[in-house]
Amino acid sequence: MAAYDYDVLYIGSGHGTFDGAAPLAAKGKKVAVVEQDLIGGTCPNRGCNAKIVLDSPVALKRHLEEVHGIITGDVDINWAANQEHKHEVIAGLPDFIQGLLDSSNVDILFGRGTLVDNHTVKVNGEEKTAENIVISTGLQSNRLDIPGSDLAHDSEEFMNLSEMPARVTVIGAGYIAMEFATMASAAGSEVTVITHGDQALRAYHQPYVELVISDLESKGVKFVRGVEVEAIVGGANGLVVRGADLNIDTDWVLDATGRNPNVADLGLEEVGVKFNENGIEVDDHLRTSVENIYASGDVIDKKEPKLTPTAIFESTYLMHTFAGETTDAIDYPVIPSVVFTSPRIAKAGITVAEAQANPDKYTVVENDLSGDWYRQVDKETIGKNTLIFDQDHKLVGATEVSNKAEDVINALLPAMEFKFGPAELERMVYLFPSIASQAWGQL
Ligand SMILES: Cc1cc2nc3c(=O)[nH]c(=O)nc-3n(C[C@H](O)[C@H](O)[C@H](O)COP(=O)(O)OP(=O)(O)OC[C@H]3O[C@@H](n4cnc5c(N)ncnc54)[C@H](O)[C@@H]3O)c2cc1C
Ligand SMILES: NC(=O)c1ccc[n+]([C@@H]2O[C@H](COP(=O)([O-])OP(=O)(O)OC[C@H]3O[C@@H](n4cnc5c(N)ncnc54)[C@H](O)[C@@H]3O)[C@@H](O)[C@H]2O)c1
Repeated sequence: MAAYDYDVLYIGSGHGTFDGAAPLAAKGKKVAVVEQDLIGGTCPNRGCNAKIVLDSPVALKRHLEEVHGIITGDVDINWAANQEHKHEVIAGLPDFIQGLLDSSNVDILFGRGTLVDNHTVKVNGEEKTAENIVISTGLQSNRLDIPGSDLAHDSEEFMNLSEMPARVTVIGAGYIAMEFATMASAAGSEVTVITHGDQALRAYHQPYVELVISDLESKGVKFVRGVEVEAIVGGANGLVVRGADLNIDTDWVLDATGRNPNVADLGLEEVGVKFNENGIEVDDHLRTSVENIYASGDVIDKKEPKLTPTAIFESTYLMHTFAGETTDAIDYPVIPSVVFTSPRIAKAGITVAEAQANPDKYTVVENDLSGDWYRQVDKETIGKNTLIFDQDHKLVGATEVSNKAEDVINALLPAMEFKFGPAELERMVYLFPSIASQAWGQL
């Protein structure tokens, strides 16, 4: 049998890698991680963690506005201080994650990794061999192919702004567009969101999305729908975003038109790993088209949402595979998702659209939460949820729009994943008063 430098070598050090790589090495496997940038990848450094720190005063500002009168005085966000706070919170994360990998004896190879063959990766001109290779290279921001696209910025640049520009124009209507429009508006910017389709956040329950849009509009955010942006040009007074019948004067443009898989210049074509515009093609064991090469995390072409919890689940699954603990296909659990707008929209399981299309299989229960005493404690102004039950009255889906939507959906996950019936529901005792207790009481 050939002797390799490593049992497993990962390209990329994000959640698609490190949640599995560290325990795998701790089980005695020889593991290496190749990283060309910050350890930990997008989520800690340029995604979830960075974003949620910046969002914290935004959510608090909403809360204070809702209890205005009980709490008196004006509230403003000092963006420069918020930025500094974000830096303090996340700056240590790469070292922390590197510490986890080091303490499990994972070798970290800094540099760009490229495939040479199905057992070899080149890093800094040096070839390293491994029995198995995992490609976990994530996504990068899309750039519109229009004149002046270099005048636009991406989410990472937004999250490094030391001052919030007076006028921000956002192109797109997905997660990043809606979350960052919310932050910019709360921080005092005049915000315009341009969507090329009619709908924002297509995967979410549209009545709830419209509630969030109306709320943003009531705060002065302008939504321009169904327009293709054709150019960004420098004007006498900042920038101008142009489209058919569209001329928007602005100071700063966020291109939030999606993120594309990092598949270029990796040696995929040369080695024969199949991929398409959505990412690397894998089978139900996360194996690529080439033996001994696997893929994990956002870079995979998959129907599951490209989120941190999905990447963690995949890297953990691969850890069990490489440790010889399973030969089973990957069996994804219910994967929740949330948009951190203000209020949030969260969901898990069967969608409302799917349930409404199959009335023989599902019962849809809509709840207006404005009557819930616990929501009135914080004087929440927007609160609705929809619960979906199967024919045995077991919870199979839920979505909520409210300030606490992520906590409600998290609280309901065990009922969905483990298909709890009345006996199990009765055994679940939650602290009272709490949002989990209120959510569970609806079942
Ligand atoms: C602005 C933003 C906000 C987000 N917010 C959330 C959120 O709130 N909740 C949530 O669940 N998800 C969120 N996400 C998504 C989340 O960040 C990703 O799902 C997660 O980071 C995927 O992990 P990954 O390991 O697959 O990829 P990544 O974390 O992107 O890691 C890939 C790594 O590979 C490295 N790499 C690439 N090519 C090479 C190469 N050839 N050689 C060496 N290294 C290479 C990169 O430098 C990078 O470090 C957000 C994303 C963004 C952009
Ligand atoms: N809360 C979270 O979990 C969270 C937050 C931010 C990002 N993310 C992840 O980051 C990734 C990227 O998010 P995103 O918001 O960039 O992508 P997205 O796919 O959610 O949204 C892209 C948006 O751009 C629009 N668009 C595409 N082409 C366009 C064009 N030519 N002109 C105008 N609009 C166009 C689409 O209609 C869509 O509204 C996703 O994988 C997402 O899961 C997650």
